[in-house]
Amino acid sequence: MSCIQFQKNRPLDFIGLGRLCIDLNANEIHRPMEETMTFTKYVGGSPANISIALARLGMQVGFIGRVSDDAHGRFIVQYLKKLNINTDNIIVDQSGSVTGLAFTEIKSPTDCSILMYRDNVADLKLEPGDVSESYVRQAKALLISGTALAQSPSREAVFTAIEHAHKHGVIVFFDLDYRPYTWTSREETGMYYKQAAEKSDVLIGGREEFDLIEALEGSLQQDDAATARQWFDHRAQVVVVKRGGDGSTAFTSQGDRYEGSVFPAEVVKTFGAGDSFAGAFIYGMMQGWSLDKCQQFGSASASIVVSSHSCSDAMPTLQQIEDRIARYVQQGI
Ligand SMILES: Nc1ncnc2c1ncn2[C@@H]1O[C@H](COP(=O)(O)OP(=O)(O)O)[C@@H](O)[C@H]1O
Ligand SMILES: O=C(O)C[C@@H](O)[C@H](O)C(=O)COP(=O)(O)O
Repeated sequence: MSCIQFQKNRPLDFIGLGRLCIDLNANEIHRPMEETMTFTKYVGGSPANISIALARLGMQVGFIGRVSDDAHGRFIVQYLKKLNINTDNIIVDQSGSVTGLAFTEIKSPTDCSILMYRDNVADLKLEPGDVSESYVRQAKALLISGTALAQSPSREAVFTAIEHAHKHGVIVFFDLDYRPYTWTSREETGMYYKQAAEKSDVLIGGREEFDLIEALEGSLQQDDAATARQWFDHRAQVVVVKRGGDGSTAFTSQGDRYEGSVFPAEVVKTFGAGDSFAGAFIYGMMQGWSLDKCQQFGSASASIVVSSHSCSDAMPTLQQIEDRIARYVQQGI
């Protein structure tokens, strides 16, 4: 059984908070951005992708965020509504902000990069007063995404949401989600990551993301178990360290350690792995599964998404993930 107990009988299973953006994924793959002429538009932004993953898996999902007052903002809200995601706490920003755009370059299955346009973005305009306590208390779990900590007032809005979550027994997931272009320095990132990590029940991040905090304290441990223990001294009950194509390790505050392997994939692009993994992993935890089963479910979901052109649109259903696992178990592929 999962070591985390979620509240029962809440109308929402899960609330994502933060970035609602647009991904423009290159249609002409295996070439640099300079030579890419056309793109396909998808809803994007890591917490949006994770929320969409959970909605596809049949969870009742809501979102707290700000969108731009234009066609892009409306496109995002319409897309979420079609997936039955509750948009009651999504605010239309009136300050003239814009939607963040992520242009993706797919040079090869291993060489992908993202060119972000994020000046004056609506998502970072989220204010503490936007975060409705009565909305947060309707959920079993809340996802904080690290990028929302990059600037005020979004930063303060995150801590307000965490406070409401603690008050009402809502489990806080923190996906470190480090995007350098949104921050002024690594030190600033480490400082705010530390504060959020200390207040979170489940931490999900890559080795280099945890390093940001440890570097700040002058104690680069480079040791996943030591990293996890550091957070168990605070509030965390589960810490997951992701390692791309090398899988992941999940730790519990009771001392358990699980190694997660990777499903073979015909990789189109590498981005989307982390969000699909997180969405399916969180789903598993909310079903009360053991962490190794959650990791397997997350990895299967990631193998589907890295084999697809998009992130959000490609988030798989329960049946697709179960079929993917069955194929691997039966045929080894
Ligand atoms: N090339 C790949 N093929 C198959 N699965 C992958 C691949 N890369 C990542 N994954 C899966 O996705 C998970 C998260 O990937 P990772 O790259 O660490 O996240 P992020 O995208 O946030 O950096 C991994 O633990 C693994 O299960
Ligand atoms: O998060 C963003 O703003 C961009 C995402 O929509 C993009 O698809 C991506 O980078 C996915 O992140 P990952 O799952 O951590 O690779």
